[in-house]
Amino acid sequence: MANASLVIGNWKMNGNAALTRSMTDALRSAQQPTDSVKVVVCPPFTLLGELTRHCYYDNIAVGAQNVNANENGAHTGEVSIEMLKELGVEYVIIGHSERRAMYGDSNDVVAAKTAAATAAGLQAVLCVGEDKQQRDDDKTWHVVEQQLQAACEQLSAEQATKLVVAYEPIWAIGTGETATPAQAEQIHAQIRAWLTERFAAVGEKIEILYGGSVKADNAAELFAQQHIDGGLIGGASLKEDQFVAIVQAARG
Ligand SMILES: O=C[C@H](O)COP(=O)(O)O
Repeated sequence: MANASLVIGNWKMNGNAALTRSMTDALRSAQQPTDSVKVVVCPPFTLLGELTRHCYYDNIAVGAQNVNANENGAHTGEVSIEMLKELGVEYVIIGHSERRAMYGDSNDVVAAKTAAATAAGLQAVLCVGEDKQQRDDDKTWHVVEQQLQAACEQLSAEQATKLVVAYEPIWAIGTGETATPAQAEQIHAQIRAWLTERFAAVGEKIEILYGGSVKADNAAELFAQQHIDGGLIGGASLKEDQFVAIVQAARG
């Protein structure tokens, strides 16, 4: 039985205005009156305004895929927290492995973004996870713990109430190779213990999502794990039927 409470779609650099409409229509028609699952859609920056207009009256939240930690100023090409909030954005993905690998989001940068976003009241979806070599070398927990440590070092317990953690093994992202439910659950349990140790009662309640080739046909098994509170979905969040089916799997 699934106990998932949060499903986030990360469109990455995909999608268009038509998809904001068809996706919100599909999610709306599948919504239930007392829904226990929160759904968040994270399109590219250019579609945030369009998407918030479509889901204004729904229980669908809008998230961004990145943010700059600075308030304003000479940061060509960047977007600030207040700019996102003005659009009605509630969530922001921080430290996705693609940004860590390709756009200089080091542990320090991720820490600054996480601190600024949570202080400003945005829900920060902090991504952590190991690559294939690190897993083969048995360094998975070492890598994840270092990422958690760096990102959470400056956070107060109050800021931690705005934190979501997404465990995304890099070798499972976009590859079709999902971590087995047991592999994912093992790391999620370790993350839960770490968060509880760091933030006590607040840490216990932080939602921990799994990401990496989650599809309609494997979501239920993953979401049934005790410490998997939902998913961060890439490719399957671009297809209305797949994404709706994943949300339904989260409901159990
Ligand atoms: O943010 C989402 C993750 O990178 C997972 O992507 P994926 O579902 O296409 O493997």
